[in-house]
Amino acid sequence: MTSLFKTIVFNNPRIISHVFKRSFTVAELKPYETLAVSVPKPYVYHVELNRPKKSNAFTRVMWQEIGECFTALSNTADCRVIVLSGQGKNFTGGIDIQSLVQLASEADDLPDVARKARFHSNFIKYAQDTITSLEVCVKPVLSVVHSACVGAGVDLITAADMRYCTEDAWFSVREVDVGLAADVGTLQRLPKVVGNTSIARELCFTGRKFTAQEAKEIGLVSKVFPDKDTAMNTVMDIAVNIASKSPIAVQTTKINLVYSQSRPNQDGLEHIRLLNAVMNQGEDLPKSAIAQATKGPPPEFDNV
Ligand SMILES: CC/C=C\C=C\CC(=O)SCCNC(=O)CCNC(=O)[C@H](O)C(C)(C)COP(=O)(O)OP(=O)(O)OC[C@H]1O[C@@H](n2cnc3c(N)ncnc32)[C@H](O)[C@@H]1OP(=O)(O)O
Repeated sequence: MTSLFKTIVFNNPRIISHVFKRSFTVAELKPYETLAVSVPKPYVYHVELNRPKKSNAFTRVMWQEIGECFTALSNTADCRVIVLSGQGKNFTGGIDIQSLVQLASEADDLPDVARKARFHSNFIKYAQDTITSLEVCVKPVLSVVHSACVGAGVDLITAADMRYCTEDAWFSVREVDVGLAADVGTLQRLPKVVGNTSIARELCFTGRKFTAQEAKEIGLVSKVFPDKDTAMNTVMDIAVNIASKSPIAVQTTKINLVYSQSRPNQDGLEHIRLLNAVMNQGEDLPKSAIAQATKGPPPEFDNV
């Protein structure tokens, strides 16, 4: 700690408490240009991709806003679950082609290959962090896909905790068809999500369109619904159910699932042992256990 920081903190304990307990309310979330955020049920936030006239294609602003939104919601105490969907005809058409062309031309204006490479690297990292913000967000993210889910859309949903879709949904790891190796998460997450590297590689090498039914068969989505209204209603019910549980238990579960997904079991076990050595001392465990044992009403939990 620098001496100035020490002086401020020790003389103003409220400042440190403000810094570390920082949380947002819905009113504090900034209005987004490319997202619509609402709270349809207590503790359940709904984030909608909101460029319906352009099939929710990802512009630079959208990359920025998705990252900001999920980071803010991770720290919004009354947000316990997030439902992600898209407005308009399609879930998303992937990266905005015009913005891709614009990026390429900005890189071309740079004087040499090293600077062009740094420019590309910075943007890829930025986009990767945007997608990863869903995984880093400690609140479960339930995604609902309808109609087209292309390119960056697959990156996005594979970073979500759960995936559902409508019968008319279709998917494509389209990157190869636009001359790219997918670079913001699909290659890392899709094989783990579907647990079958052969089918994951086929989808990534061919870019072929696959249906809702195939997505269900390979385990990309949990359930296929006849239409968007039915999908949204059912997924909202699942979200409300999750939101009724101890937020400490749910969020610690997500943190440990994410930590464990690419590590040996022993590391994941060690991680949850250390986490629960602390978390089990909280009030949620006795509250939940007593309610279960006495068949009492579901307990109310403090936000976190
Ligand atoms: C660092 C890099 C990070 C990430 C990289 C990700 C790579 C990718 O995402 S690769 C995938 C790129 N996307 C595509 O190739 C999809 C192109 N679009 C389509 O195939 C279709 O538009 C569709 C998404 C299947 C939707 O078809 P349809 O339902 O028939 O609607 P349209 O009339 O075609 O579209 C409506 C409207 O949206 C515009 N649009 C759709 N997708 C994009 C897009 N990706 N970029 C820009 N604009 C898009 C489309 O042009 C229409 O606009 P109009 O103004 O009405 O013409």
